Amino acid sequence: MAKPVVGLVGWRGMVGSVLMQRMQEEKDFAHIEPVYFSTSNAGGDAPTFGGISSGEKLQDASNIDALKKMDIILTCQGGDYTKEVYPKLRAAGWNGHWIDAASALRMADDAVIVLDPVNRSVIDSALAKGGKNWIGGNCTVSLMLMGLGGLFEHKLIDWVSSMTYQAASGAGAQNMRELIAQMGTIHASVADLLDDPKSAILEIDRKVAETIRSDAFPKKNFRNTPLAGSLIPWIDVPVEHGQSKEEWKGGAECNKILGNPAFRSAGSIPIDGLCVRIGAMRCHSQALTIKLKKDVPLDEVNDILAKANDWVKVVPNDREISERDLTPAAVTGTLTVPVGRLHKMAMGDDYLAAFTCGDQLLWGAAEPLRRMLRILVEA
Ligand SMILES: NC(=O)C1=CN([C@@H]2O[C@H](COP(=O)(O)OP(=O)(O)OC[C@H]3O[C@@H](n4cnc5c(N)ncnc54)[C@H](OP(=O)(O)O)[C@@H]3O)[C@@H](O)[C@H]2O)C=CC1
Ligand SMILES: N[C@@H](CC(=O)OP(=O)(O)O)C(=O)O
Repeated sequence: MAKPVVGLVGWRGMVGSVLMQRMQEEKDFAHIEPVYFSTSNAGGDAPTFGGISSGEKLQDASNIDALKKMDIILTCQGGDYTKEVYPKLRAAGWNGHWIDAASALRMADDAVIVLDPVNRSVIDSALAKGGKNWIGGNCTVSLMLMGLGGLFEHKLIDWVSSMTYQAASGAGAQNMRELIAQMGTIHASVADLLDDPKSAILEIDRKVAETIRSDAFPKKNFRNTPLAGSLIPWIDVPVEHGQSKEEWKGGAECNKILGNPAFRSAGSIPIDGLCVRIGAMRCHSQALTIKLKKDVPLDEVNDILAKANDWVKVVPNDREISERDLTPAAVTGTLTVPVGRLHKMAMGDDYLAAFTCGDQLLWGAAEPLRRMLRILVEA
């Protein structure tokens, strides 16, 4: 059988680069004929990933005739690209599969938000009905579902409140760079005092605060708000009900992924909380309050969580193990999604506390897309 021709758009961006890395690791290129597109360098040399050269120059990512030749298009180029190109492509009669990292099409009726370890049945049912649009979920949402998947699968959750600690990478590559620049600027402002063990800590603190608040502090990518040595209690634009859009996605996307009725309608699961940017590089963490439908014993909770997929790892509620395994520093660059701090809360035995952490460029972005491509290739 001929290999499907797969148009890759956005392959050199941050999400795209992680995707290419994972596709090489999993030998996905052996199953496809890749064609590389560019919005900025059509005619330039195409890359060689997985030892496989497309033998062609980079194609123009806005050329509908070139895109129409693809069986599958996988894009990590961003929402503006999707909004510009996708409607024209469908209007031109293209009937291929569209796999997308951007949020633009997520809530469309004919799109599935893909996270196959959690919603393979939703994907299979859409495939059987001729579905063609497969969109990666919001990173925070996908990571929460990878961690808590078992409890959702067993229909044990009444509602969830998620308080997030989101990494700089979620805001983009420039923001990661700016976070490091901020850290360096802070250090430089007190380096001489730090070198002197007798210097006064309150003097160091005063200088750090002055540096963070100064106009010269590098913060333009974070809307002029310092992140290092601080945090930002707002992610994305305001929407209704006092929520930010990132917070709204928690409820709206989770319910859609699970195949539930729409968020805030009867039969959906209320999921809400506050989304906060912190100075981690690429791991999003979440502190969760989970209202269970009944008092499920903790050992049963652990068992259900651990069995849900191959990547979740239940971390015992122990100080040393949590400090070692349940942090962005431990998880970054890996597909493991630890979930820990599990204990019943003072509010009652049907209230469960949990903390989870995951790499927002892997399960939060690239991995569900890579796996969807593989599902299509193997269908
Ligand atoms: N960042 C994140 O955490 C997540 C992002 N997403 C979605 O993925 C999409 C892409 O995000 P992201 O990967 O962060 O975007 P990037 O800005 O890293 O890359 C997007 C595109 O920018 C162009 N580009 C311009 N300059 C450069 C450069 N110096 N290095 C690399 N690429 C460059 C490339 O297009 P070209 O080669 O055509 O010039 C590239 O494909 C967005 O829709 C986002 O919503 C989804 C989940 C998480
Ligand atoms: N908004 C997320 C990153 C992201 O790209 O989300 P989405 O794929 O829903 O646009 C964050 O800031 O951490």
